[in-house]
Amino acid sequence: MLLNPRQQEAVRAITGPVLVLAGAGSGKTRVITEKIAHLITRCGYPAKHIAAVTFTNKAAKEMKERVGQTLGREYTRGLTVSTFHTLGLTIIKKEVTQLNMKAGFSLFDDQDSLALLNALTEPELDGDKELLKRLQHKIGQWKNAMLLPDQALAQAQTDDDKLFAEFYRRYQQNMRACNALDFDDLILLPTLLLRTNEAVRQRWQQKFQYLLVDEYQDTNTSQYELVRLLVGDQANFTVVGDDDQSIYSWRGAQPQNLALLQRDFPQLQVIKLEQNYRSHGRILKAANILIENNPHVFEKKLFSEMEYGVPLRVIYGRNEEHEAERVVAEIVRRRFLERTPYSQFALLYRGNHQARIFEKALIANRIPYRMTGGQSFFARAEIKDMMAYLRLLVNPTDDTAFIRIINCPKRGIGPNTVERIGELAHELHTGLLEAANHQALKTRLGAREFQSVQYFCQLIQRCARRCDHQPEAASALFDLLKTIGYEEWLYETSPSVSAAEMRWKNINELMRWVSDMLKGDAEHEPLSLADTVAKLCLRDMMSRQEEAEQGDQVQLMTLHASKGLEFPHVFMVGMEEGLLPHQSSIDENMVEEERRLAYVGITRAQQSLTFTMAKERRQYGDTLRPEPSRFLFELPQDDLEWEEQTIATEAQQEQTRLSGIALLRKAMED
Ligand SMILES: Nc1ncnc2c1ncn2[C@@H]1O[C@H](COP(=O)(O)OP(=O)(O)OP(=O)(O)O)[C@@H](O)[C@H]1O
Ligand SMILES: [Mg+2]
Repeated sequence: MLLNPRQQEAVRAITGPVLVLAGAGSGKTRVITEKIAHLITRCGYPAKHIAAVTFTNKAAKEMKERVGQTLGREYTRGLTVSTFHTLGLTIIKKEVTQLNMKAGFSLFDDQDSLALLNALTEPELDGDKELLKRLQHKIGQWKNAMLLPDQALAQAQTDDDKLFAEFYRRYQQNMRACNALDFDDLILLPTLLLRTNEAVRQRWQQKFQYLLVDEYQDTNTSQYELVRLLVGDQANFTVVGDDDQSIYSWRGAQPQNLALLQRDFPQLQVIKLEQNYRSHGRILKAANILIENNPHVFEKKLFSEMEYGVPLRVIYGRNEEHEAERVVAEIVRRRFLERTPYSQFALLYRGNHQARIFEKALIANRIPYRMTGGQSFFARAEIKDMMAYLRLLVNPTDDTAFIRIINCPKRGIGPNTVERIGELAHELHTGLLEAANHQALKTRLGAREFQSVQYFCQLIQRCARRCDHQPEAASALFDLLKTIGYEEWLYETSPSVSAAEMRWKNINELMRWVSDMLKGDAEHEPLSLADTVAKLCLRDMMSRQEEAEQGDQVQLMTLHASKGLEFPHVFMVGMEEGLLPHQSSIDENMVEEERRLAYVGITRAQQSLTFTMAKERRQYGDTLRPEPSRFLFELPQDDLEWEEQTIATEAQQEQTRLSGIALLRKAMED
């Protein structure tokens, strides 16, 4: 595959800042991978001085593989291809002392930080979930905008804002005390450090002499700042993006960052790509016409030399179950009549909660599928338990982890005991584990409780000591698992034997990862337990989306997660007012972002695109009769085939119901 002249121009522009601004499927990501290869082979950049930043772990992995295939692995050794957050973590780990942190810090996920906020806002918020979520979101916004608690307080207008800023201050203080970081800290901390510390800044500018960023439209203020600080005055970097695909403003992404670039780097070279290599003509046309309904800062054109293709379709189900059945029936039909592999189909939806019903229909028909996102491995209770043990082992001040496992498996330590420990910790200004281990506790607890607590502390300390000695770490962990009787406990507390087996299998999978990372292999250095845990926590936060091998499986994911990917056949399901656009966006007048989301979905499709909806949908016990999404009416109607909504068609639909399809499949298989 040859690059077109514009793409070549973008690849060859290696001095100064370059922005590639272009619509979906125009080969922006392609430019990034080709450019990395070009920098290494033609321009003499050692791979270790190049960093490429992408949006998901999956994209990072694919990018590294692609470059590796083009050049051979020996050339890409040391190349940094990662997400913004992983890059942040890398910097933090190297600069722990500069940041006044202790090694072995914990990474808090959303649940951990919510639990901490809950504790810190008693009695004011009184455990109000809604308010706590709002507070958490607000703190995230402040961090993404690089505002520290004092600045947040200074800017606060209303009393509510002031109260939230005060909670933010308490939260940061406590995170510090626990030696813990949250997701947003992974960007905020390195950015602040680079900004204030010249030596550190120079070190990292020296390390990353060329920087590339994919999906640039979704960077927020602190990420942009990180880019600016890393590239320095040399400003040798390439960013690629599409303002029409900006779908993360709720996380502080600023499409204006595209315009800011021009202001901050007057010498910026802007290259536009206009040929789409992904989608059939009709799909591209539909996408272009839809997005014209949004205001535009940048003019972009896109053409395709691919065939015009089949019309886009809109199909209905009587209700949500029927919608799912129809989608599955369609997939089975095409699998067996046209021999289309399952892996060529993708089901895209607005929210993860929509997936369950499709999963059910797929399982009922024994169709293999793969879900990206959704309930992640790391969200499972047993994995959270085990991770809490690991976290406490490497970071004795991780109080959230302590609280999770002090009585798990049950060892007769109740909330009262924990409260006593908490009081002592408060008096002594220590973490909970240290307080639990303090002799002063003896007079405050009953003899039995005191003994249980002592036993727990000794268990953790003994294991932590053994883990310090690298070669012994893995077996120390296995011993710990045995001593606490976790497996037996799973069998006692799970609703069924098969559930317990499943949970125990998950624990074993986690333990296998841990011991593999501790050991290292030909490509990866052995890691310390602290580094292993940090890595796992980060993977946790980014969700374990992408680990398993790709098989012949139908792909299920949210529209957000589909960014950057492409599939021959796409179903956009739940195309209804209230779902897409989402009700909250309709209420808040944020429909433009939803339209961009629809644009992202449509432009994933290469050959066929089907929209589906339910005529009736149950929601919180009510039955709704949703309207078709407004976006369907904005598409070019000549290219859209609406299924007739007559009784006769419903009868026809019945014929293609799954029973018939199952017979058909059987006939084909025989
Ligand atoms: N010059 C080219 N010739 C042929 N195919 C190309 C060319 N450039 C890119 N492609 C192919 O077009 C498809 C889209 O490319 P790519 O994913 O890089 O687009 P993109 O602009 O990053 O899209 P998105 O905005 O959705 O992230 C890929 O299958 C890619 O291999
Ligand atoms: Mg891309």
